[in-house]
Amino acid sequence: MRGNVFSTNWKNNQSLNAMSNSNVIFRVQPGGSLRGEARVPGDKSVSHRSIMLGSLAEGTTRVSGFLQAEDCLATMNAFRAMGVEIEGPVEGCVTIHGVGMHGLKAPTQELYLGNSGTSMRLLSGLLSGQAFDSVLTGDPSLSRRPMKRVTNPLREMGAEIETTAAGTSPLKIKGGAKLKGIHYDMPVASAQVKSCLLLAGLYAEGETSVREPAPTRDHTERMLTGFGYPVEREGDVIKVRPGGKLTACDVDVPSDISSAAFFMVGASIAEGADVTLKHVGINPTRTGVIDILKLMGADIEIIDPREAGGEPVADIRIKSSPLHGIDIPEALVPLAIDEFPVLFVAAACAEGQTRLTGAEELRVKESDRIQVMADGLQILGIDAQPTPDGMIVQGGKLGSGKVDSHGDHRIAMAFSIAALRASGTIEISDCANVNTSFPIFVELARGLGLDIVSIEGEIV
Ligand SMILES: O=C(O)C1=C[C@@H](OP(=O)(O)O)[C@@H](O)[C@H](O)C1
Ligand SMILES: C=C(OP(=O)(O)O)C(=O)O
Repeated sequence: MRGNVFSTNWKNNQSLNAMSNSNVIFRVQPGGSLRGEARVPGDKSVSHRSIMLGSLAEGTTRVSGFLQAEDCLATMNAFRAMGVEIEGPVEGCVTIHGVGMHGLKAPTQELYLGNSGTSMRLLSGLLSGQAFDSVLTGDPSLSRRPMKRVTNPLREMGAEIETTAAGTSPLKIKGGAKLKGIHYDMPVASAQVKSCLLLAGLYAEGETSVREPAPTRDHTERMLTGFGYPVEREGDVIKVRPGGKLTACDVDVPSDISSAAFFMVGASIAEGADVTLKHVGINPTRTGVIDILKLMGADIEIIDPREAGGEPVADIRIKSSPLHGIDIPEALVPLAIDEFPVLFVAAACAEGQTRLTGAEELRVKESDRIQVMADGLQILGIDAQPTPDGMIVQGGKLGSGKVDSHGDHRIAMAFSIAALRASGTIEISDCANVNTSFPIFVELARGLGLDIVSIEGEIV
C-alpha cells in the first residue's frame, strides 16, 4: 500500500497548476470611490475546518456559506480522495457524509494541496494519527513554506514524517504510528500549528496540550466543541484527549473578515465612500484589522452583532475618514496576520509614519509579504522601508506603475485597493491566485465602484 501511495507522480499535479497560472493581470484605474452593500465570500479558515471535522463526524453535516475557492476545494478534494462522500459546493452549500473518527481510507495518490498552508499543516496532524500512509504536496509557493513548525512537534508525539532536507514538503507521513500526547509551548503564535497538534491529539494516547504565546484564531476549538468533542482551555493552554467522537451538525460559515478587510481599507481611504459589509465573522481572534484601522482614525461601525454557527458575526459599515500613522501594537499582530498587505496600503495613505514590528511571520506566507509590499509601494512612490520583522511606512502620495504580486492573492488585492488613492493606473501581475481565497474579487469590487479589470497577459 505504501509503495503505491509514494510512487505516484506528483509532478503531474504541479504542471497542471503551472498551466492554470498564466499571467492574470489586474489593471486598476485611479480614483473613484466605494459605495453600497456587499457580502464577501465565506471564511477560509472556517470552511477548511468544516470539511475536516464534517468528514470525521458521525452523520451528515450541512455547510452553508462555504468558500468556493481553490484552497478550500483542495481540502475538499483531499477528503474525497480518502473516501469521504461530499456533495457540492452549490451556491456555498456542501453536504458531507461523515465517516467517523476511524473511517478515512488510504488515498491512492498523493494529496495535492495547491497553495494552501492551512490544508497542509492541519492535515499533517490529522494524517499522522491514521492507519495508512499519505503524501502531501503543494504548488511551488507551498513547497517553499516552512513545515518543521509542525513536523518537529508531531515527531515528538511519535509521528513518522519525511520532508525535504530543508524541512519543506512533500510531507510523507507513515501510517500506523502510535502517537502519544505531549505538552507543546509554541514558539510562534500560529493557529495552524495549534490546530495541527490538536487534530493529532484526537488520535494520541493521553492528553495533548498546546500553549500559545499570544491568542490566535480559535476556529478549531470552537468547531470541535460544536461537533460535541470536548476541548478544555485554561488560560493560554488548550487541551484535548482521545476517545471522543464528532457528531454531525450544521455549519453556517460567516463572511471572511480577511476578505472584508480590502473594502474596510478601501472605504476608509477613498473620498466619499460608504460601504456596508454583511454577515462578517467578528471572532475576537480575527478582529485585529478593525482595531488597527480604528487606532488610525477609521470610521467603522459594527451593526447588529449576533451569533451564527458558533461564531460571532455582524454587519460592518465603513465610511471614508482621514487616517493617521501609528505604531501598531504587537499584541494585535496575530489577530490581523493576513491583513497586513492591505494595512500597508492604509499606512501609505495615512498622515505621518506607521511602524509595524513583531511580524516576521509575514516573511513566510504565500510570498515574503514584507519585501513584496515594500517593493511595490516603493514603485508607487511611497517611502516604505522593510525591517526584519515589519515595515516603516511614511504616508504620502501614491503614484502609478506596474507591481508584481508574486502569485500572492493578498498582495494582488491590496494593490488593487491602492488605486483608489493613486494618481494613475496601477497594473498588478501574477494575480491568478486570487482564486485561492476570493474568486469573485474583481466582480465584487467593480460592484462597489472600483474601476478594475482582469486581463490575460504574457508571461515575461
Ligand atoms: O489556521 C488558519 O486557518 C490560518 C492561520 C494563519 O496562519 P498561521 O497559523 O501560520 O499564522 C493564517 O495566516 C492563515 O491564513 C489561516
Ligand atoms: C496565509 C494564508 O493562507 P495559508 O497559510 O492557508 O496558505 C492567507 O490566506 O493569507
